[in-house]
Amino acid sequence: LQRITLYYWDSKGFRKYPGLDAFSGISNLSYMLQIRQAEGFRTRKLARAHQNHAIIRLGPNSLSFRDIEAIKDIYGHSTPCTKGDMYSTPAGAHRSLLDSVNKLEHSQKRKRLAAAFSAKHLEGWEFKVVDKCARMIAQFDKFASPSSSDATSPTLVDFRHWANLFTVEAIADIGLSQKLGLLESGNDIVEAEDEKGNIYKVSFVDSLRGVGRSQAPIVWSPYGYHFLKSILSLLSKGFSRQVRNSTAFNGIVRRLVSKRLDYQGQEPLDDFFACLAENQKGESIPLPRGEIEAECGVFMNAGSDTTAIQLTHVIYYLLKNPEKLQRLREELDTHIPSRSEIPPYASVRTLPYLKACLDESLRLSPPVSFGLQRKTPPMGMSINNEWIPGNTLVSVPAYIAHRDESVFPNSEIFMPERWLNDQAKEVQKYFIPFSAGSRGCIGRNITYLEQHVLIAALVRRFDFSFADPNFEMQWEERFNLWPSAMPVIVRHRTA
Ligand code: HEM
Repeated sequence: LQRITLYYWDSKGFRKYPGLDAFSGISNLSYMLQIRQAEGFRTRKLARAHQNHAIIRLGPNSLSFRDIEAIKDIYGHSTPCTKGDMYSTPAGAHRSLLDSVNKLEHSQKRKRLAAAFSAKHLEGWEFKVVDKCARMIAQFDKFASPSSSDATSPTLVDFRHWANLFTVEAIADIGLSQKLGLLESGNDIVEAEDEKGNIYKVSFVDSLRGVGRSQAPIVWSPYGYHFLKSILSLLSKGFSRQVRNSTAFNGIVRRLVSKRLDYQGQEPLDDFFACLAENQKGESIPLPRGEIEAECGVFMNAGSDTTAIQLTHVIYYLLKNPEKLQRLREELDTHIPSRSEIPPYASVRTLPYLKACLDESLRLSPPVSFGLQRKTPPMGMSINNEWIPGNTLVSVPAYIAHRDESVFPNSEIFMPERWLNDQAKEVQKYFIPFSAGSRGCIGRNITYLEQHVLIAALVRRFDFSFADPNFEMQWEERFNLWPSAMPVIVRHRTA
């Protein structure tokens, strides 16, 4: 009754905005339930609703914006907005770079970590990425052998699975100098450690997905979050399994940090962990163990899942568009002398069509598609010429911004060429797969390194085809947009 009264009281004047559904103005619950009602892809449903309305009410205090001019106001470098409640609600006692909401705390963390993500480190870490490419290619060579690929029942390779193994291995090495052996074993079983120091084994991907599956449905209710988590764990076996998986993810990170702290080798290790523990003068930075685990947790999560999604999408869109694949091959054949080579990053980072294919895939299916929540300052602010009162949750989903026909014509079509024309520079400010401003992705140099080198090496060497010629991607959206498994047949290129 109180909520209905507040709805009609309408102190912020939000009743004029249409809701995503009939109950959006009354309760956050209705947006939470959309996760079931929107065929697993809530932002796609929101995109349909935005076709007729520029601003949509997601909850009593939450607005989604369609117009791309709102990006600068909400996410730009000089925005007065802070991150919204969905970041602080599930966070533990120690904040990571990603979930720190306080601007001062964030800028101090970001300054400290910026060195780790600098170009200097990137060059030093390239060999770690090349090593993972070589090991993945060695496995794909086996799948492509005549006995595996030309038989009447060829070996089916789930590309998404291998993309996950690749990025987890790469980030564990870049982050904590750990070799997990996943690309050799072909599975994602890793060690985890509980709070008492007991070691057990779990699936990395299931654990990571447990974080998204247990948090994303309920995080929109800042006050009810912990209550809902407890009650759903009691009522739903599926939900309580996801909570256990998410606990296992913390266990994986704890184990990786323990092993890294135990390292007694002669050589100092060059990884993200070392940058976290020492400043540029080599003096050690005393951080609480909880904070180290929080930072490494984000690194292992944001640093692996998003890139695996993107690698899968790139191969998907290339296979769906054979003429684009052909054009990419021609570029790669000209610049990479041998099919067996893993190209140095310096030789592929400037290839325009390769970069255009990567960016076009990020545009069409951004791995983080939903509207990243920001909160307006207490005194309110103007967003795209609309006055929005203080402490309102606001967002522009990348999935929707990237479908703005005025800057991305024929937006549903995979068209890498759009990134090669004269307007490409101008539309960059509306291209937000990594978000924008001071809270934008700090790992974009690392992911572009991985994407360029792996996609160039794979496309140069192999022929992929869908196991089912009519294959269509399905998605499950939580925080990230997870593609379905993608079974392919791998052959060595003959042409
Ligand atoms: C295709 C790959 C990637 C995509 C699409 C992506 C996307 C994003 C987005 C949209 C954000 C903003 C999140 C928010 O505001 O809630 C973000 C932040 C972040 N990303 Fe990435 N990311 C990618 C790869 C990586 C990698 C490889 C790393 C680490 C190695 C990484 C580490 C981070 C961190 C630490 C933040 C928080 C930055 C801050 O708040 O200052 N990301 N990323």
